[in-house]
Amino acid sequence: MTGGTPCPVPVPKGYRIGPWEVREPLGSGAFATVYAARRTQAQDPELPPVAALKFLATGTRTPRQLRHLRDLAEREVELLGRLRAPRLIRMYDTLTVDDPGHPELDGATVLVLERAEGSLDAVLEHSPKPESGPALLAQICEGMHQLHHAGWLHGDLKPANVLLLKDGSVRLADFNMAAELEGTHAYAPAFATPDYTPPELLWPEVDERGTRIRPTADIWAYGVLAHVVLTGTFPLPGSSAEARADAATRYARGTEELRLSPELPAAWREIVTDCLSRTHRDRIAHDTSSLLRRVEEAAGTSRSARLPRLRPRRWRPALVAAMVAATVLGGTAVTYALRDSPPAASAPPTCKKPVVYEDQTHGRGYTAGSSGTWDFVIKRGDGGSQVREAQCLLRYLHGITEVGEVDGDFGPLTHGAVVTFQKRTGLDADGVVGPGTWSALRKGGQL
Ligand SMILES: Nc1ncnc2c1ncn2[C@@H]1O[C@H](COP(=O)(O)OP(=O)(O)OP(=O)(O)O)[C@@H](O)[C@H]1O
Repeated sequence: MTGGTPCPVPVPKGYRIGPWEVREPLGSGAFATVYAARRTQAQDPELPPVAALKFLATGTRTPRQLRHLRDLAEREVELLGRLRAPRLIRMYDTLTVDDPGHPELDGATVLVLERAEGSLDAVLEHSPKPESGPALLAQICEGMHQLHHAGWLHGDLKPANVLLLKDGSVRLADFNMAAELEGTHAYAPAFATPDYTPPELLWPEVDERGTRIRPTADIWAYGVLAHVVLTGTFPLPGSSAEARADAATRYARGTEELRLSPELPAAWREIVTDCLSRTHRDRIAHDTSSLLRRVEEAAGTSRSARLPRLRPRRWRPALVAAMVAATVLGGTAVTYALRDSPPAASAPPTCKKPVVYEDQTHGRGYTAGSSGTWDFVIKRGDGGSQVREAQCLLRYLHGITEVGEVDGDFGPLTHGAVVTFQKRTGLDADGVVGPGTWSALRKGGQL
């Protein structure tokens, strides 16, 4: 997203496409305009009542520009069509406008996306060093890990492409520059945002397949983003993006040192320094699995993360006997409820003390405070807060100590513990935690 960009795709309010009616614009980037939309037909329970419609520009352009736009759109559609992960914005559908009466829209591709409330960019505009910065950074790192783990690169990680849902949780978005890894590298279009581009890609060699990029490009961008979020400043000196790009080049050549802001908290200094290592080779040691562990430790999110609330929370009518605390966990706003509401239990849940909560779709269940998912599939090799949630529930709610340490890594011990749990509860013992296993883990026959 480019702030202040004129709207590339004007769509009138009330315009209908598929089951959707277009409402107000939510934002524009260089290639698309995103509108709020509400569902007009009740019959499809798979679709949410509100969504964000991203209209990708067509318009009057040269064939070369159109080819480029098509490539950008295809990248986003391909990635979102194939990947579903908790920290990536969800795509419900893609539509094509078939409306010769509106030639400016006819043929446009429309992505039906999970609706967010705003971007990190907007948060930083109002509050350059948000209190929730560390918790947000942990979720951004988790999103990057989920992408890399699935074999993709984001290619344009920056605050404008980090969206926040109503509950304040993070979703990575805007996958126009995303690329699937082919071995150690991928090809991305020759576009990026200079302030977040690693020095080796500032003047890249571009061939007919695009720019060769590696996962370490996202790691660099993450280092810049962390510095920006935690200190309100860029890590390299300069009053313009051009000056900072020059400084990055001098730094890469070894003629300038990295001088991180003294405001950068000690716990983050080493992380940011590693992400901003001079060369791709120096950065390669810091993959997202190790980074995620360090970031979560620095952010203290192994317990519970407080994220910014973008809108006042609206309480639903009392579904349970007592509401004692509200917080945001792993991407889902949950209402904690204890049947007897003892005052001592009004704190958020901990791994060792899961509490009962109410999920709008699934009803009541236990949470250990790391993630509110009921349907995300995790398996051996995965990492992050969903894994930690499953480990906590296995160990402390179901007493399966063979799971070992609650470390957020889905290794052989976690796999074994899941299989034990699945056998015990009569589920398919495949070691994969999907919707059925989550439901059994959360309900555990103990509610
Ligand atoms: N799912 C969503 N929910 C709410 N708002 C959104 C959503 N997706 C995008 N937006 C808003 O629309 C803006 C433009 O979207 P996006 O960045 O995806 O467009 P783009 O043209 O691909 O951007 P860029 O110029 O960075 O390539 C975002 O910055 C954000 O403010």
